[in-house]
Amino acid sequence: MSVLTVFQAELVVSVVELVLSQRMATDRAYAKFFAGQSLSAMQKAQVTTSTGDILRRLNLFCFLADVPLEQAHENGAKLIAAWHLLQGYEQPLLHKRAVLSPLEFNDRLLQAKATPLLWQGCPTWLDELGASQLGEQWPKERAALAERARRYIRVNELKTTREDLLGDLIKQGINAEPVTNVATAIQINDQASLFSSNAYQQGWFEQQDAGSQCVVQALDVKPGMTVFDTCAGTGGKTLQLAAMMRGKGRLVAMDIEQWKLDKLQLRAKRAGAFNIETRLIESSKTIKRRKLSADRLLLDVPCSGLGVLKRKPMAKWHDTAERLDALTQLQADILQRYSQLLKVSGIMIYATCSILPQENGDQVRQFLANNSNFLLLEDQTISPSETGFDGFYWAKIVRIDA
Ligand SMILES: C[S@@+](CC[C@H](N)C(=O)[O-])C[C@H]1O[C@@H](n2cnc3c(N)ncnc32)[C@H](O)[C@@H]1O
Repeated sequence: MSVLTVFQAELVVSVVELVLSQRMATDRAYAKFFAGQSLSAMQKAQVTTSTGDILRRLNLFCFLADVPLEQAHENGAKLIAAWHLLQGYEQPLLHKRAVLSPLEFNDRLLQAKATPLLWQGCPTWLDELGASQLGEQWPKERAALAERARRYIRVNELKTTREDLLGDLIKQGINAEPVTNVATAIQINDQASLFSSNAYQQGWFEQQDAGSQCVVQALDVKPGMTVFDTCAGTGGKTLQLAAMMRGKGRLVAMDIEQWKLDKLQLRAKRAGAFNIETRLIESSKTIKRRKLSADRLLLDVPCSGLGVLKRKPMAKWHDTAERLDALTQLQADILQRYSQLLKVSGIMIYATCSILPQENGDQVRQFLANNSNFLLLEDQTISPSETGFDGFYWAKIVRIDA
């Protein structure tokens, strides 16, 4: 990546400080600071990439810049100076007080490289949690989660084929290639702007990690089925389900937040997915009224997000191990209550974007122990270190009796 201009460096400082001080979502912070600026897509991508680098390994950049972690929110200028030195670039001329001594930096760099938790941007609480749950596998996952996230899109098979979309992207000079073993996924190998492309405006693709695409594929939905997606959010996976159903059958997208369902509807329109109905979950009655009605059910439950830290690193710096207990209770409750939607012989996927057994296999084992009318068909953890994708877990479960 090339050196940032002073203006770009200032933008990185503004985003980092706002995200850290007000816990604003990074996407919202980018939208706020990019509004009204005449930056090219490439220049914006440079800002988001360097901001992401800093937030993913915040403890490393604080150490390199000699800033206490708890004061990072008011020291963005020193953090971006450290980022420049780490890339081998001159520091940007922001404030005199933010200039780092290259000698001290190099000394700190040597120490950081010898300290995995710094080099891989991992807070102690997370390291202890990962080690206790994943044992020998954890150091590999910890290293993988410190990498920059790769760019993946999903072809919208309601509108085009992967081959045709690839041809179109390559014709526009975008470096794109198909992902082996994930039939709908394309990897984008440069920072080209995708969202201003004709292909995006036409609804030919959605941005979606390849691992997330594998989760939905596992549900094996068919045209004509009745399918429920009860934790649909803004519809990343719902839209893929709609494409797998070829627009035929009933697809009910539910969530407890109306604004997410509103956004889902807009996305569905662009994607040409016309068999989706949205339903806000207002009380337990919303589920009870529809029991024994689903051929297929996706439970993409709220989770720690520890599988997607490359893309959403703030969980490392805002969360604690204690929050996990409340989350696992919510997951168990959703699994128990919402599974009642399934018909006999119906199949559900329980999924998380976490790689921790506590949220994954342990939950499923407990559910099956309490519900002898359900059977596990198959489960899989999608490992960031083995795939390069984000980390996910899915369990495919069939209802064998009412
Ligand atoms: C992992 S996210 C879903 C992501 C979404 N499926 C996608 O692929 O873009 C979990 C969702 O569950 C929703 N949620 C939280 N508590 C819930 C509950 N009790 N019932 C249903 N949905 C819930 C959240 O609002 C959030 O949108």
